[in-house]
Amino acid sequence: MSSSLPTTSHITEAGAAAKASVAGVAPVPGVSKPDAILTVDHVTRRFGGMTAVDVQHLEVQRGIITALIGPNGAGKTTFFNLITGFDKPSSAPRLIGGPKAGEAAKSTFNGRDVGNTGATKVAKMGMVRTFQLTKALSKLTVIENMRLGAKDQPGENLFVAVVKPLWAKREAEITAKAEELLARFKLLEKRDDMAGSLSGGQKKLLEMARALMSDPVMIMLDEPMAGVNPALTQSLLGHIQALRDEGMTVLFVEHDMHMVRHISDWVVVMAEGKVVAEGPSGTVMDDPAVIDAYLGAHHNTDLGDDSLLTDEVAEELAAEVSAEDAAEAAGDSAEDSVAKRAEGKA
Ligand SMILES: Nc1ncnc2c1ncn2[C@@H]1O[C@H](COP(=O)(O)OP(=O)(O)OP(=O)(O)O)[C@@H](O)[C@H]1O
Repeated sequence: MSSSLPTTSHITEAGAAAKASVAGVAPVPGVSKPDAILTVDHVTRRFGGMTAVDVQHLEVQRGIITALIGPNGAGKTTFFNLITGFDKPSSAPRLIGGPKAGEAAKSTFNGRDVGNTGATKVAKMGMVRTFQLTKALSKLTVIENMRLGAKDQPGENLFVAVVKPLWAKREAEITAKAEELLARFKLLEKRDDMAGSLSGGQKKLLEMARALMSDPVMIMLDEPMAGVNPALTQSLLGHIQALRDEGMTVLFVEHDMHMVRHISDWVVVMAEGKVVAEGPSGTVMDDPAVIDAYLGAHHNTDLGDDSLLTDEVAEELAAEVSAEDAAEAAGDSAEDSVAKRAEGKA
């Protein structure tokens, strides 16, 4: 996939400005940003005795593309759920028996407290996340999916809902906006198709287009590259960069390290629930501690740059491969001799 990505010489003016906005920020976990749109403090989430998330302080810079990476089980999705109001921190303030003063979870988005805010309200405040097309949504048409993403639906307001000219006008506005976005994402000709019939990449585009129906200030993408074939990769990357270039803040979780390297202005690394590193992609992804966090768990994980395969790692991998080959060959020769013996008997 790396070969299909353009070089950074295609960087836009807005892209350069985004990178410049964090150029002087030290690559230190929890570092302050010059213009944070999201600030998170003391957010922990436990499941039974296991701590899935323990983020003491994190700031997300406004108007840039930030990637949230980490090995499987690092707590990325749980953290996404916590900041978008889909889950509640174990450290949320409580009237009785809550955390000590100064240790309770606190999140601020665009200058407003969102710590105890439900998902719908968080979305209305402008922080919207994409959702995978569930079975139910797959059975709706593309345009129906888009309409679901709109805020201020006619039915939400009793007065508008019962006065036909008002809801009819609102419905027409929603449809017009949906069609405009579908055209932008090259999905207009799929308008009346079942969402489930789209290709993997088109589904990702639809998820993104649907999230834009509510005019977000910040968009959170959950694995935008998962299941996308190379033909649509470039288009998806272009759309994500365009959102940033229009002034939106983008935060995304992704396992595809080539994409992370290529598109991110800033990278945050989680491991075992904590933020263990953050900084510009080049700096962070070449950091031995980050490589360890991945390679410790998955020796075949590619951080998007083959040069990261140091001699030591390469030797270790080669040793593993030759041990596997030897075991396989031993198995083969055992099978061969069984077969030969069987043949001999026959
Ligand atoms: N509802 C739950 N109940 C119990 N444990 C959970 C629950 N949700 C997540 N976990 C656990 O919390 C830890 C963090 O999971 P999470 O899905 O947030 O990690 P992740 O970094 O998103 O992983 P992946 O990259 O594989 O999606 C894992 O050990 C997971 O098993």
